[in-house]
This record gives sequence, structure tokens and C-alpha cells, in this order.
Amino acid sequence: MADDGLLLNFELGDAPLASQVKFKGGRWRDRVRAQKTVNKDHQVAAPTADDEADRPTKRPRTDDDVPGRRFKVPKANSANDKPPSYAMKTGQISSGLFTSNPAAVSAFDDHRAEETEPAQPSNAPLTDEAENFLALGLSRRVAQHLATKLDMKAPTAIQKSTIPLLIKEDHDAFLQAETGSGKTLAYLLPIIHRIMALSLNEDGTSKDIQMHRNSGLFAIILAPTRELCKQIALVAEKVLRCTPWLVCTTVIGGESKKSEKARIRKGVNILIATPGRLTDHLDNTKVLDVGTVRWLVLDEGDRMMEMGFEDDIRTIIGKTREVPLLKQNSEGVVLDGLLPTRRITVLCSATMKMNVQKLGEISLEDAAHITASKSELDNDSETGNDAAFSAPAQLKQQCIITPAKLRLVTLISLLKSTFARRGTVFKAIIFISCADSVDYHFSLLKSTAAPEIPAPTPDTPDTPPEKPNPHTETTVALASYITSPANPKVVLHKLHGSLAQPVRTATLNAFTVCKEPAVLITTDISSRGLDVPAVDLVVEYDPAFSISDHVHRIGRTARAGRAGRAVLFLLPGSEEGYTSLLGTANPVAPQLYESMLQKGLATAVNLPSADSSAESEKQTWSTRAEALQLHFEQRLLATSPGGGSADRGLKSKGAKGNKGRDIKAQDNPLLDAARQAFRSHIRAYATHVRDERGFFDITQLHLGHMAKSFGLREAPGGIGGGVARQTHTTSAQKGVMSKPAATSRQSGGGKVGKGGAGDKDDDGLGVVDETAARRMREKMMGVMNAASEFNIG
Ligand SMILES: Nc1ncnc2c1ncn2[C@@H]1O[C@H](COP(=O)(O)OP(=O)(O)OP(=O)(O)O)[C@@H](O)[C@H]1O
Repeated sequence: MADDGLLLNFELGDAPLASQVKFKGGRWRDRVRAQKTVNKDHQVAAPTADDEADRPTKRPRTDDDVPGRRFKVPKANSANDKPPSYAMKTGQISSGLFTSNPAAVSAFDDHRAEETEPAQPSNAPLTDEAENFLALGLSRRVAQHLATKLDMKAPTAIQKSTIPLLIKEDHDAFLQAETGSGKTLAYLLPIIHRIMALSLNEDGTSKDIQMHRNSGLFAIILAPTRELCKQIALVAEKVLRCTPWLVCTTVIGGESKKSEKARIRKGVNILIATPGRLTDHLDNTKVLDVGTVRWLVLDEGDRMMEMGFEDDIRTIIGKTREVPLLKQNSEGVVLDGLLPTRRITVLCSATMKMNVQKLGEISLEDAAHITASKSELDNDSETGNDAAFSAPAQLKQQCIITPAKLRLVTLISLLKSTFARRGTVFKAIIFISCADSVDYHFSLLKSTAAPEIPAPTPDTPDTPPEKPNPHTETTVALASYITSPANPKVVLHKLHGSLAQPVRTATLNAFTVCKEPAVLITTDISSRGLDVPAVDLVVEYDPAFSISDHVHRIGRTARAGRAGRAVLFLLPGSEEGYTSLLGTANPVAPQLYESMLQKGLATAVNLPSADSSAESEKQTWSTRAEALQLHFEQRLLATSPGGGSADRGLKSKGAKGNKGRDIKAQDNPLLDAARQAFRSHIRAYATHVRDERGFFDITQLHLGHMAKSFGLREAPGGIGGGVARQTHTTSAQKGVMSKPAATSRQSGGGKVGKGGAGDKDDDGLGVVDETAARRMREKMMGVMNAASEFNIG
């Protein structure tokens, strides 16, 4: 077994451990574990000639050192000499950060990546003076309201194409335009305009008929997530302020059905819903009358299909169509003429997937296909390249090729350089593959300083006790080793589908309205449709499960013509080939992690220990990276209860009692979280869509190296699907496994470099076999398709 630069700082003594030691008694698992430990130690104690030749140097590192060469942590020479902060203090073994990393296979030009100028915005409002909402056929009242209250004077390209059509003609429509191009208003404005026309003359004066919330339900809008529903409702409410007698509301999972029923009973004209909850209401809420419904909008249609809502959507379409269309409402107001004479379905998506076509077949009849007209986009859509079709042209995309072991420190460097200057980035979103990993990284990146204690409220009997804010646990300060004097306070948020709905809503709201620089760590729950102002940076720390998810994730920035930057983390090797899918309209510039580390760690890292800052001043970027990594690893080794929650706890008790490697999870919740996050991450990795598995090939994943990016010194077992059992593969099997690495990569369009991830088995947990990967995929897809991440009701 290769030692992969394992560094030891405890004395083994001269006597080699006897390899023939046999363990008897106890459970067989314990015997096997003990035997393994002896064998491992024996190998360390009796190095081979090759090991001797490869012995690390003792000099401290400088910037000239080539990362990847081994080095040894200097030992303290005397009692007064303090070891450097990155020295092992706990008798633990740690694999070197810069050793045995697979080389990237691409050619890089970091300068080109930095210098590429973003293109002209492709999703901005049109600039021609003649372009305005009035000219599209909207009423003066709505156009003025948009211009004066919402600061929207000119339409975007998709609005220009859609609004006149939906006002004048009773066509079904399929709206396809890139992220952030204003699709929501493209379908909402004509609907609101036509409902308003029932009670307003063309000149804006009132008719005799006064419409109100009980005049009928005219439109249903379906969206895949609760957050998106709430957001659409917010946009609709803003527009409806110019016509306050009309009402919209939401019915979504996770909220009280009783209060939803009550709102429906009071009357609603536009209903925004998740498919599952609406089906429930259609079955059980008698007051929900769909006889007057003229529009059914399916927003983010492909996502709803992906999430397994096909049956619900079929039911909703069936139930709305089977009820005869009423020409008059219950008050005798004639609807036909001003409202469409048939039921209209509008389907929206930024990407064009096969499942959208299927949804189109289910829901659309004789539909107009409306796109933002750009010849380049048309070409891309002809070639079936979803990603190129939809990424806004002004969005600057980068990808960082980072070996697994260096992922965490590279992420910190990216954040550190991002917040180094005031005003460079206001808000950033980090996408992570699964909820467990979001929870863990949130704990790791949050400040360990004592939270501010709120001033005590006067104890008067009249004052009601203050309700605890639901997002106090999900909105905290970012760690001081990331912030800078220019941005001393950065607010950190987390969001995923396993949080309770009030927490989700409050957290998203806190991130949206946050006036400080802010970071949101999240899963794909935030990838669709969310429109948070001032998001300047999107980081895909874990690549998306499909190229269209990637498009939606990066589309959270560069919205409505604004600038934006997206950074994608890829592993060296087959993952590099993924850049070929990312489109030609705004090519992705690959960068090597070194430049990011050099940039982010150019200045001292302010780790929590008292002497760390002064020490860090003297260090180079690579030693700072190692110090950071060690800081994370030591936090996981601390045995104090709640060791991960406060560095004060770590400082006083952290180093005690860690003689062995077997620290129990209950001793340190952060360690438990790290292990759980790692397992969930590996399982999630197996769920990349079939077409992209050539790039994200789980059989090539090096579990030991990946564990390091979670601050773990070895990969925990219990991943499921047989992965852990790969420690016992025979050498013949290993040989077989490393060869298909090449073929599977080639089939995925990527190239294989020597020393690619998975070519070593240093931690005893290397590559994963395909059967196990398949089983994991099946399991995970089952779990994910059940939409648990999105908690849709
Ligand atoms: N005509 C306009 N002028 C200025 N801003 C606009 C205009 N239309 C929409 N916007 C703004 O553009 C942003 C994006 O709009 P919207 O969320 O509808 O985009 P989208 O196309 O649905 O994006 P996604 O595909 O990501 O869901 C919003 O902040 C919205 O307020």
C-alpha cells in the first residue's frame, strides 16, 4: 500500500512491531481492525528502500516548493521551541495536502481566464426608446405602475415576444428563454391585463362591473418548489397593487391546509401552487371551483417532470379540463371575449429537455413556441446544447481544476479573495450536492466566536415574550479566517429541503434582504427560478447533477442584464471533459487551483488560536493552506462535547485524549456531521445523469482524498451500496478497475492523465466498483425522485 506521504510525529521506537501478532477473542470485526492496525504500523516502522529514497525533506517550505513534493513538518528542537501551528499535536496521522495529487489533463492559461471580457448582456431590458410596455398592448395603468413603482420601463426580449401574443390570441404557448430574462412577468402581465379588462375600460376608467376576489378563479400557476411559488406570488402581488380588488394566493406543501382552505373560501383570482398540494385541494377542497379557470401556467416544467410530478400534472390538467368552461361567473359577468374562450396552457423553461417535450405533449395544443430571438441561441438549440442556449452572455464562467484533497482550502481561498475588497461581491451562493454536506460546511465556515448576546428585555408583565426568530440557526456570521478588514462582517446562511418550512422561508428572506455581504450555502433547492437581487457570485463546489441544473444554478447571478460570475469546481481527470458541455457562447475558462490558493492565501489567515495570526504572517500560501487544513482536521479531532461548535472549546480541551484515531462521533458532533456529509456526498455523486457519468464516474473517485476535503483523515465506512467493502478488492480486481478508467473517460469525451484520481489506494479506500456505484445510483435516484429535498406537499 502506498503511504501517500503520510506524516507521523509520534515516536515509534526502534523495535519493529511483529507482523505475526494474532488477535484472539472478542468480536471478529474488532480482531480484524486490530490486525489491520498492527499491519499498517508494521509497514510504517519498517520502510522499504523506496520509502527511504522518498523521505521528506526537513526544510520548511517556501513558495518555490513544488506542491506535490513531500515535506515533513518540522519538529520542535527544544522545550522553548513551539511547533508551527500546522504541526501535528495529537499523535494523529495525516496525508500531505500537496502530495500524490492527480495531475490535470487540460492545458491552462490562467491569464486568459482572468482577462476574458464578459459579453454584452443578453437578458437585459431592451434599450430602444420605442420599447415600452404600452406599445405591447398593456393598459396605461399597468404600464405606468411598472415604470413608476417597479422601475421597469422597457420589456425584455421574451416579454416583447410573449405579451402581445397572450393578450390578443388564445393560443397555448411554450416560453423558452435564458435564466433571469423576465419570464415570470412575460406570462403574468397579459393574464393580469385581461382580468383587469373585465372591470376597466381601455382608457383606464371603471366599468359598471366591479370585480373582486370572489369573482372567480381565473389562473392557476404551478411551480416545483415552495420558494418559487412564494416568489411568483410576491411578483404578482406587486403588479396587483395597481388593481387592489384582485387577489392571488399560494397553496404549497408545509403550510396549514386549513388556512389554505380558508383563503380559497374567501376568494382568489390567481392561485399559485405546488403540484402535489393542488392535487390534494382538488380532491378535498369543495370550495375550489375551477369552472372559470382560463390559464394554467407550468413554470419550470422540466423540473416538475424530473421531480416526479407527472401524475399530479396529468390529474390537474384532467380535472381542470373535465369541468365545463363557464362563460359567465356566479355574478353573471360575461367572461368570454375579454378572457380567452378556451383554456390556455403556458409552459415555461430556460432549458429544453426531453421531459419538457413530453410535458408539452401532455399539456399543450397547437402551441406557439416563443423564444428570445438570437441566432446564436437558435444554433445551440438545434445542436441540442441546453447549456449554451440558456446561459446569459454577460455571465463570466470559470472552472477551477482542484484535486480532491485541496477542495476545501481552495474554496476558502476563493471566498477569502472574494471578500478581500469592499464592494467586490455583495452576495454569493455556494451549491453543494446534498443537505448533510450543506449542514456540515455551514458548521465549518461559521464563526466560532461567541454569538452576540441580545440585550435583556425589560421584564414587564405587559410585554409578550419575544418569539424566537426561526432562522437564528441558519443565519450566522462567517468565520474570521475568511472575512477581511474591508469586509469584517459577512453573513452566512444555509438552506436545504430538510429544514422546516418556516425556517426555509425566514432564511431565504434574510438572505434576500441582507444589507451586509452575505453567503448562502445551499442544495439545488435554490437552483430554480429564485430571484435574489445582487447575487454577484455563484460557486458550484459540487458540480450539478445535470447540465440543465448547472444552467439554472449559474442563472442565479447575471439576471436582467446585470453582471455576474460563476465558478465551478472540477476534479482533475475525467471531470475536466465536462467543460466541453458548457457551451460556446461564453466559454468556460479552466484555471488551476494554485493560482486561486496564491491569490486567496496571499495574506495571513486569521485562525482562532491566539498566536496564529502572527505566525501566519510569516508563512507562504502553501503553508497557510496546510495550516488551514490542519485547523479543520483538528476541529474534528477535538473530543469536547460540541467540539465543532466553538473553537474556545477546542482550544481548552481539543488536544486532550486523542491518542488513537478512533474518536467516537458522540464525542464530537462536528466529526459525526463530517462523516455523514461525506457519505451523503459520495452517494449523491452516483446520481449524475447517465449522459454525464463519463465525466462524473464514481468508479474514479478517490474516497481517501475526497475524505480529506471534509477534514477527515480517512474515509468513513457505511456509505452503502458496497462501497466500503472495496477495501478488500484483490489486486487483480484493482488492475481491472484502473483500466476501465480510461475507457469510461474516453467514452465520456474526457482524456485520462497518468495519476488520475483513483489510481492509488493509499488510505485503503480508493476507487469504487461499478456494481456498487450502480446500486447507489438506483438507491439515490429513488430517494431524490421522491422529492424529499424539495419537501413538496
Ligand atoms: N422589463 C424588466 N425590466 C427590468 N427588470 C426586469 C424586467 N422584467 C423582469 N425583470 C427582473 O428580472 C429578474 C428576473 O426575472 P424572472 O425571475 O422573471 O426571470 P426568469 O426568466 O423567470 O428566470 P429563471 O429562468 O431563472 O426563473 C427579476 O428581478 C425581475 O424583477
